[in-house]
Amino acid sequence: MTDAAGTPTPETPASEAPAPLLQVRGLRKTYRDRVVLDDVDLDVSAGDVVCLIGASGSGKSTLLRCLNLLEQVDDGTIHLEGAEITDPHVDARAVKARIGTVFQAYNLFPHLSVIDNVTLAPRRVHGIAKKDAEAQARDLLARFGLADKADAHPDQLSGGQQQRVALVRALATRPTLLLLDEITAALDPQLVGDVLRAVRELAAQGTTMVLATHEMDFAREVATKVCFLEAGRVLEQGPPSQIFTAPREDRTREFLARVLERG
Ligand SMILES: Nc1ncnc2c1ncn2[C@@H]1O[C@H](COP(=O)(O)OP(=O)(O)OP(=O)(O)O)[C@@H](O)[C@H]1O
Repeated sequence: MTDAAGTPTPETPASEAPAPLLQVRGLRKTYRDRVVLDDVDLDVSAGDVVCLIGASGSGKSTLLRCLNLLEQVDDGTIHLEGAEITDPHVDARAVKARIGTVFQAYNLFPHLSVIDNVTLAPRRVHGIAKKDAEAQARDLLARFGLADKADAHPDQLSGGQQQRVALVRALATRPTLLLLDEITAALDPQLVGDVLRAVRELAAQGTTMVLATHEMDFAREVATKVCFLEAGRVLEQGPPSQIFTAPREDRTREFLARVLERG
């Protein structure tokens, strides 16, 4: 098993069943009295790739935003590596430093070069020396086919390249968990493949990820678990073989038929 940056992590002894890396119980989130997440339970084990699927507005992004504490939950708990991160006394900054997030829009700092974008958090948040942070950043950039872009600025890159830089930036802090929110949604179709390839590589390396996606073929291919959300509830979750081939719920089947018909 490796962490998100590809560094080997100690194996759990076979006799001990590993606790889920992330455990969500009874999560509820409202916006001005409107319930957008209701009684959500989710377990994510180390090395899992959990794909959140569901119609627009079903709550996928909100769930990701609750997981990295960008949103305050109304009820329920989230545990990361056994510690409750929804505890009001938790050091939210320290928690966020262990969770890498990439959003739909690239969110790179436009005035900084690629290498400065990638090394900012390792240096500022984790106190890593500039030389070491840059060496690690260059390694990561090379892994994602961006070795020659270190000194470029975001506006000199294609959307797909920017999104791969955003992935590298999220990985540079060696997060325990990577959250990806529709990271190909804003890309031209011909650039989607490059970004999905990068995510596929991370999945193959055992990176633990929770990702919201409308790319069903991709979810079917990379997910260890698929979670179908409908109106803020997890209606069904299971391995892709269950969800895509033999869903238990009629509404999962109807959603997939609708999406796949649209192509
Ligand atoms: N900041 C906010 N204030 C009020 N309502 C919000 C806010 N953010 C999201 N919502 C509402 O919460 C619901 C869930 O939205 P969310 O963005 O989580 O859905 P989603 O499944 O990610 O949709 P999409 O696939 O379109 O990204 C929607 O009805 C949305 O309008």
